[in-house]
Amino acid sequence: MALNKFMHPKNPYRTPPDFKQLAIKYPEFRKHVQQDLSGKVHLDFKDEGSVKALTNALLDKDFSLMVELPDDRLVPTLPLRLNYLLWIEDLLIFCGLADKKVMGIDIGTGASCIYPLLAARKFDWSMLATEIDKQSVRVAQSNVNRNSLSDKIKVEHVDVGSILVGVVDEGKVYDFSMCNPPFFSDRCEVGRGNNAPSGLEHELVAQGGEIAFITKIIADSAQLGQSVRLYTTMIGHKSHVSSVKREVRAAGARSMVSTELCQGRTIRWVVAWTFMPDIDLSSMDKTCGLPKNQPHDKRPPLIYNFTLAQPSSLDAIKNKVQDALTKLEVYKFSSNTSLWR
Ligand SMILES: C[S@@+](CC[C@H](N)C(=O)[O-])C[C@H]1O[C@@H](n2cnc3c(N)ncnc32)[C@H](O)[C@@H]1O
Repeated sequence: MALNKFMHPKNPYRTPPDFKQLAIKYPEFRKHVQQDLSGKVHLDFKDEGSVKALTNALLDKDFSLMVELPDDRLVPTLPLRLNYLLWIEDLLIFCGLADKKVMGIDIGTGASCIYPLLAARKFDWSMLATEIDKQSVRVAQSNVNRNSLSDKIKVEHVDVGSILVGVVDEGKVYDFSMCNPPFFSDRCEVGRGNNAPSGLEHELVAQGGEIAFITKIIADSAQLGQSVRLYTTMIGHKSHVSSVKREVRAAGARSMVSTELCQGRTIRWVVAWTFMPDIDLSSMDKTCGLPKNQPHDKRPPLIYNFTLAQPSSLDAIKNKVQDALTKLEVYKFSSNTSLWR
């Protein structure tokens, strides 16, 4: 029985966008799609211009956001960005922090300022957005202004050596911090994958790679303690997850939780930790923002599917599954692959 991995239950892109409708509505997106003989519309995801046109079209259609994405900067993909933000929303719900004014920090916001823009528009959170690259800061600020979100988002230029200490206002308490860190330790590593990612070298490369960058976030968090209620970071390499957790533990965090963010073939990892004595992140369910013992019917819907070699075991499985879930669909496949229900 194989469990399929899915995006966050609330991610709107669990249902793939209708490219045909998007192509009708957005002429710029239309330039990047191809239609096959059956009328199906295709997009080349390896082409940066196509991904950019898709992101721009979806930002406008689904979030009423007009965002400048410069050619020489990272093009953000929305399913991943939303998965991370929705997980942060889960954390805030779990910690009882979601029903008040939420204030977050995005470390390394990039030219797009994508996390703060989505956070402000979709969740009504206020955000401090930091960035070392002056040109990216300029574009990020104009993206904030263009969308009339300057009352919600403050963009700040920071020095290369600073991450949180000396950046955040130490008189304030922030609800969370987040970061999509530069993943690579050198330029050669960037080009090693099949699809070389977009973005300038400094956006993707940090001395010592993401581990050194995250180590600095953890060290700053130990110094700032409860000034930020929940510290979080994304991790690009699975092999780094355990060492990040080890460092969080060594820094004296009271509790932590981690999970996988799945979006198609791309998987990322996220870790959250806290120095708040009254928050126990380790009792949070990894798949959604509810305590582990919450009954299934109180959880957001998750879809599981599995295949059975023996139809005789179907009834027993159906009974068990129906005890736990509100809806069950059974499909049977014959050997010539025609579908029957
Ligand atoms: C992988 S990019 C992420 C951009 C954007 N958040 C996104 O998800 O599309 C990392 C960003 O961190 C910025 N950066 C690097 N060091 C930084 C630091 N010490 N403080 C703030 N930003 C930094 C880089 O310039 C780059 O824009």
